[in-house]
Amino acid sequence: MTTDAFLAARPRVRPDLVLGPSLLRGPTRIHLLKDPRTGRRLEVGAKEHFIITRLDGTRSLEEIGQAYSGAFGTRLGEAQWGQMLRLLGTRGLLDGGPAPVAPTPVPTPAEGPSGFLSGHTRMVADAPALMDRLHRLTALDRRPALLAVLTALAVGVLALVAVSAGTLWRQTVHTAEQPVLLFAVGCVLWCSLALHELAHGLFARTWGGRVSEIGLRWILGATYLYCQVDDVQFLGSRARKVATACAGVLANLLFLVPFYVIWLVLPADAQARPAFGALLLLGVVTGLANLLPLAPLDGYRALGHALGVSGLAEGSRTFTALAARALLRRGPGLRAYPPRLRLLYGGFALLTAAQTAALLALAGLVLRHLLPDGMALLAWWLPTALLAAALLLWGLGNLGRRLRGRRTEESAEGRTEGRTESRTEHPSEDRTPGPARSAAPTSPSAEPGHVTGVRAPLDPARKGEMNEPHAQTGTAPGPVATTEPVVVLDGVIKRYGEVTALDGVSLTVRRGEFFGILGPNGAGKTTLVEIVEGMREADGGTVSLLGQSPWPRDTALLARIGVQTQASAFFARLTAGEHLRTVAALYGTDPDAVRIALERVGLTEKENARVDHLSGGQRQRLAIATALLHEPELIFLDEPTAALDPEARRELWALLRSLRSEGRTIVCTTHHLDEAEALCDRVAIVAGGRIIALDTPRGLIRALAAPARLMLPATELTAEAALALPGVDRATVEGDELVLETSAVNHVLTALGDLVDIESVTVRTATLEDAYLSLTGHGTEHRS
Ligand SMILES: Nc1ncnc2c1ncn2[C@@H]1O[C@H](COP(=O)(O)OP(=O)(O)OP(=O)(O)O)[C@@H](O)[C@H]1O
Repeated sequence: MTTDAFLAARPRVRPDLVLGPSLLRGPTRIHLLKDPRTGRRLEVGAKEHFIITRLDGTRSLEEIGQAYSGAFGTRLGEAQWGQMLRLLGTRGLLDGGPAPVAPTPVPTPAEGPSGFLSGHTRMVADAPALMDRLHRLTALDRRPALLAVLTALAVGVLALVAVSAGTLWRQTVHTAEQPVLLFAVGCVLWCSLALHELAHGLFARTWGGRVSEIGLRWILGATYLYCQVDDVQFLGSRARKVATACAGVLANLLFLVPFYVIWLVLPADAQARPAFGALLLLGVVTGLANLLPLAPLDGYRALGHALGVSGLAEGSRTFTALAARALLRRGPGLRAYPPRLRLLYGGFALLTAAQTAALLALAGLVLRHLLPDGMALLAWWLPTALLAAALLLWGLGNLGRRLRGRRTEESAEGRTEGRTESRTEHPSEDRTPGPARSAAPTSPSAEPGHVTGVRAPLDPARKGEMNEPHAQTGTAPGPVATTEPVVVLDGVIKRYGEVTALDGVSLTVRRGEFFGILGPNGAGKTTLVEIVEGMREADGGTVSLLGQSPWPRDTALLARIGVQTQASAFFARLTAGEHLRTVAALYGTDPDAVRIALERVGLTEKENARVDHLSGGQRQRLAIATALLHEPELIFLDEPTAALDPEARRELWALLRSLRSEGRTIVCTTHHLDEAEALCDRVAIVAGGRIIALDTPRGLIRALAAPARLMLPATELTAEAALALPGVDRATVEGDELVLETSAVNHVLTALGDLVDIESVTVRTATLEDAYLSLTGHGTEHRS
């Protein structure tokens, strides 16, 4: 197809795709998208959103491209269009394309395995059906009057309780002196939690949301019911989302209505009256407390929906940490945050601090009234001490994770040594049994086979919220305009004692890119990649991997990346199929993934061959199949063609190109410059811990501005005669060859055609290797 015909095409995305709202996450704006056929939810950046919303079958690619360049100042070339359409096509999002494949069902996201201390259990076999029935019964969307009456009743209870607050407080104090009675009140209030959760689900269902699970959670002896709602962000207006977040409190207040009536009709001296009074006061207080804008309460969710922000608390934490580092003159500062966002995230941090202080003071006040006078000091300090203990536990938990991470780092160092050896020996020694770096542990929140159209999938998380990864840092324009940043490094520093391995490295890798990292031995490539993979902690700067910080290690994040290492990580005495099935079991991946991975790398016939009987090229393919098993969004390749013969290298290149054309993002370190030139969209050249050049291979070669070299037998022409030709800059005799240097190859070739046998002329233009050698100072001249 010609370029004109291609650009005249008018493809369209499937009309049934549901476009969700645009949300702020950290300093970045994201757009949500849902595929109703698979239930997959996607997250796209502003540029993808711009294109997807215009791919409606009425506009040509040319027209959309023009609008795009007007909006973003970047032209979309045929290659970028091809990539974008392939991405959409392979995810089944284009109209008339192949049917989308539903993701492999995975366990409830964001839930760890259940144990004695913490866990969860499903309590309703078919939660969506139950919610459908409730929805039909209540039909809140068709009965606004019913909603108004319920709201009025709830407000009425609130007002009446406020009016009788003094009496209710005295009755609560009286009840608190009788632990059994207080426990009974607590039990009744606990039951109202079920209504609270069902109300969230019912409101969401009313506006098209889906309740996927109803169950019971427990943590350290405390139990509570939950109702997991998916798709809250797709409920339409912000008002609906806010109403869904507040519905639980509405149910809490309505639950109190009959108890208020009983309390009202009971004689003043009835023995049970104080207990009902306590129930009313505590019910209202706990209900209203839930509306505080403090994570993870309902009020916090409502505020996030009202402001159109995803992960407000997380964004605020990141912002505060960045601000603190900026004060110490460390880190990238707050460049990415315009004043409005500084106000938002800074304001929320202050609000959280103020609320925490106020709640501590209030708790102290209440305890002061409840405890005897001799315990006044304890009353004031107990809440603060409890909070400090909770924070300490949290901190210790984090420390534990860090220490575990460090242990992983140490074992990574061990593997690094093994890897260095395997570069010089044979890359397939069975040194370490186990999948090592390429085997991220199974995570229930991982979504194997759930690679999204253009960006990470969203995990339906607790209580109807979607996964809210950390904020991403800014985007820089690159050659692949249709992609979003998946790896962002900003001023990353890493020292090993006196050695500064990375000295302020900043770069961005975008989705769908084949990104090469080149550099001489000891340049810092391995350190750089391991920091991005979350195997090492940077000493300075920020790192974002798929929108999140890779350190401390996060198993859910690990499941989204694939790492191909040198082949030292194989179960060598197993067959290729057994090895892959073992790794697939570790990931919790569908066993079918093994067949697919073998097919993809062309090793189907070697499924039953022992790993240690495979050739070098086959083992490299197996390493790639291992990295692909769980359908990662981002693949790290470490010298994928090391120690392969030229034919095996070319075969592997074809495989890598096919991975690239599937829209996968690939980060590849290599010492083979021809490989980088043939495969990479962009390459970063690292030397002395710094990025000394970052561009497309062509761009680097162009920047070198090296002349082309034409070589012909010296017997054909003299150097003087050659120099007289138009366009020849230099002519030298090297051995039995005459070498001409020129920037006008075609002119010189035409002129030469009249003088010599043109078949005897060899042309050599500059290569990436020339640019590399020139940049790294290992060669200042254009070599032949
Ligand atoms: N664990 C470590 N302890 C001390 N120094 C280290 C460690 N790992 C790397 N270094 C040093 O940091 C620098 C960068 O090393 P790194 O392995 O990242 O470079 P590289 O570009 O990957 O090298 P190669 O191409 O040889 O693998 C080197 O000077 C190296 O000696």
